[in-house]
Amino acid sequence: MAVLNELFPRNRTALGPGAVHVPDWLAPEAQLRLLQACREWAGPPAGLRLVRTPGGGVMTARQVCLGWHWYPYGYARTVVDGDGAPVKPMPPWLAELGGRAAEAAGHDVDDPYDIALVNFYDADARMGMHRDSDEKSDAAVVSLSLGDTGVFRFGNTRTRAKPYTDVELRSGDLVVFGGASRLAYHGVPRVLPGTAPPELGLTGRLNITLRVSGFSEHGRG
Ligand SMILES: O=C(O)CCC(=O)C(=O)O
Ligand SMILES: [Fe+2]
Repeated sequence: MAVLNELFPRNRTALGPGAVHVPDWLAPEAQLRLLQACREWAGPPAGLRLVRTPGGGVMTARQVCLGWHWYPYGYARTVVDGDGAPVKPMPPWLAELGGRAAEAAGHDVDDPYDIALVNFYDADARMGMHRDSDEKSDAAVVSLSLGDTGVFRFGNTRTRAKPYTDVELRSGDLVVFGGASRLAYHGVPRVLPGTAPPELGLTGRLNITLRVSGFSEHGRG
């Protein structure tokens, strides 16, 4: 729908080598199903939590993980920085969605997507420039957005500073970054409140990143 109303159509755009933004990749029904699943994952045990960084800060986006639990800065099988419960499993349908998204963006998929990080942003939440560097695999990271539009800043592999590109990620948009951009700095400087599709029924923004751990079944080695 959004596409028809757009003065300038939103095209698939390269954000860097191996990095692409694909607008409207998830159909509205698929967005609703993913949102419903996120609501279930958000509940305890091992539900949505505040993330504290070693420096004493608190991330403004709240997070829940599937498959492997991410904490600053590593992965565990239990919520080591929260209620201690086992991390919820990565559902096969979500692993499969990750593989399809990576392929749609032109990346080969060798190993199953076995991690999901679900970030919830309220109107004031942001995410500073960082690299997704705690995985052992160099498989492309898949990012899906739901609800309010977020400004996504995609930079370079050397520094948090410029050059970077800002792109608006709307509900249903896909970003995939792999290859030479796998370790590029990126962040979310702001969320645009009230921009979610009304039919979704979500106040705020959800971002789901799907990743390949490269860890063995029993440990991170
Ligand atoms: O919210 C986003 O679009 C990005 C999230 C992100 O960079 C992360 O979870 O590592
Ligand atoms: Fe990230």
